[in-house]
Amino acid sequence: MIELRDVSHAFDGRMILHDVHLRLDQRRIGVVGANGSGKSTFARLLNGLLVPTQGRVLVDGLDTRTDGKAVRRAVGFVFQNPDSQIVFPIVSEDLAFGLKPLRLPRAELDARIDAALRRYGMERYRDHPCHHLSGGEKQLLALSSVLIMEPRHVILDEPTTLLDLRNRNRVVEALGDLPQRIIVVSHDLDLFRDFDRVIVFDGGRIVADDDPAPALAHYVSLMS
Ligand SMILES: Nc1ncnc2c1ncn2[C@@H]1O[C@H](COP(=O)(O)OP(=O)(O)OP(=O)(O)O)[C@@H](O)[C@H]1O
Repeated sequence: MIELRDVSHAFDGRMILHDVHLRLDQRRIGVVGANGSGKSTFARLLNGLLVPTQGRVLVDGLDTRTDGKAVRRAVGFVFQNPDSQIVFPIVSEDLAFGLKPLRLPRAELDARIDAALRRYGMERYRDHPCHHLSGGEKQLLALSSVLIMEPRHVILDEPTTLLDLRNRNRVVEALGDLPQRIIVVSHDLDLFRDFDRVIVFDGGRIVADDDPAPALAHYVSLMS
């Protein structure tokens, strides 16, 4: 479970998030809100990429301020642009990167890479240059590179924004199959239809936190 206790966050003295107090214990949680309403800041607080100016963020009891390393192992983060996440030139090398600290025997490393590639039908790309992949395949590779580390929670910040409809649907399908807790920030409201909970931000505050239908209706009324 991820818990935020009286969390506020400021950049350069400007308050961006105000008094967020939440327990995130559903499996699929969506986050929506206007541009600049604080969604990415909220997402980055959840895995310790940012530490709150005030309050505490706890991941399975670990404080992001004091247990950053363990928190980042527990919470994977998939960025909007896979190019900013893919760090190695070859697909298999990129998948292996996050596993390095585990010092796995070669056979187990290969087995994990193979399983990660099989998950999204990308076996044939094992030795391909990452930059030959399509946008959707890159997003699936970025997701796979996070999942291969077996995090308990996965945060995705606008995972479908850069994708065409076919690739968007592949990523949405992939998300539907994940056993982990996923927290997804998106402007793609359709993505949240079957989610367990949707949180709506406005001006750095939570203004709705409900089942998808009422929460999204609230968001739509805010925007009209
Ligand atoms: N590192 C930073 N330094 C200073 N200000 C920042 C920083 N990151 C975000 N901000 C500011 O915080 C506010 C909220 O940004 P954030 O990225 O969290 O919004 P968002 O809801 O994710 O927006 P979008 O939908 O446009 O991605 C914005 O005004 C932004 O300019």
